[in-house]
Amino acid sequence: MLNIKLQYSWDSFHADYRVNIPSGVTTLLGGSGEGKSTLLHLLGGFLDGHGELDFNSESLLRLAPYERPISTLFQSDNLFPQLTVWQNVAIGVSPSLSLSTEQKDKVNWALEKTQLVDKAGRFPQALSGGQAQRVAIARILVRNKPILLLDEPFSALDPALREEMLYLVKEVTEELSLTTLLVSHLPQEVSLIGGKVILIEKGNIVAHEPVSVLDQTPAHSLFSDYFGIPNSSLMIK
Ligand SMILES: Nc1ncnc2c1ncn2[C@@H]1O[C@H](COP(=O)(O)OP(=O)(O)OP(=O)(O)O)[C@@H](O)[C@H]1O
Repeated sequence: MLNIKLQYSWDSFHADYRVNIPSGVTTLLGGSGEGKSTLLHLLGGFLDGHGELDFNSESLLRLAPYERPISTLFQSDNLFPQLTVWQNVAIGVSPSLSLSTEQKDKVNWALEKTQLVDKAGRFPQALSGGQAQRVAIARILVRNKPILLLDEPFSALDPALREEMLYLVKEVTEELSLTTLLVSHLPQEVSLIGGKVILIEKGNIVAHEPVSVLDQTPAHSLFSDYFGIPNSSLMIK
């Protein structure tokens, strides 16, 4: 369980996030500028918040980003162009790229999981957008951290690839019992990935519900206001 009671201020933006997040996927919804990325940056330790942040009863607040049990995949994540796919994943285990046999097995396992075995020797410039994102996910898998933060990492991909990536995130979250937080804007994506959904407004968590809430009729008023689809079911069947 990830227990969050975090306050943060930035000019006129005052956030106060309070929520307990179980393992599984939780999607963060909210309009532009409402504070989704700020929450992920606070969790990752890239911004300094006040309050409490515990994961399975261990406080994370005073840990540096690299000490936290967290992997992140943000919009701007890039691969190292001078390293092969295999090396781009291996660097997640050891920055010096000197790996034990066990660590090499782990890299190979992650490449299998992300269906990149045949691309292991390629350089990033020879990959499609979807393949490059799979490399970034493989690197996250070898890091072996129990919390995964994804800030719209697939927004540049076409709908079919985005769906493929979401299935992969769902699958690895279930298999490895991760606590995954994903920022998204699309109700279809939320329903596809399942789990729970959080609505953020003005730096506050105003709703925290199972994804099925989007399918209820009449629609949940806060979510229907957010999606701009009043008095109807939010799911696109
Ligand atoms: N570098 C910055 N300096 C000052 N204020 C900032 C900065 N970055 C973000 N903010 C403010 O913090 C608030 C929350 O921003 P945040 O990026 O968390 O929103 P978001 O919900 O992720 O939005 P989006 O969906 O557009 O990415 C906004 O009011 C924004 O203007």
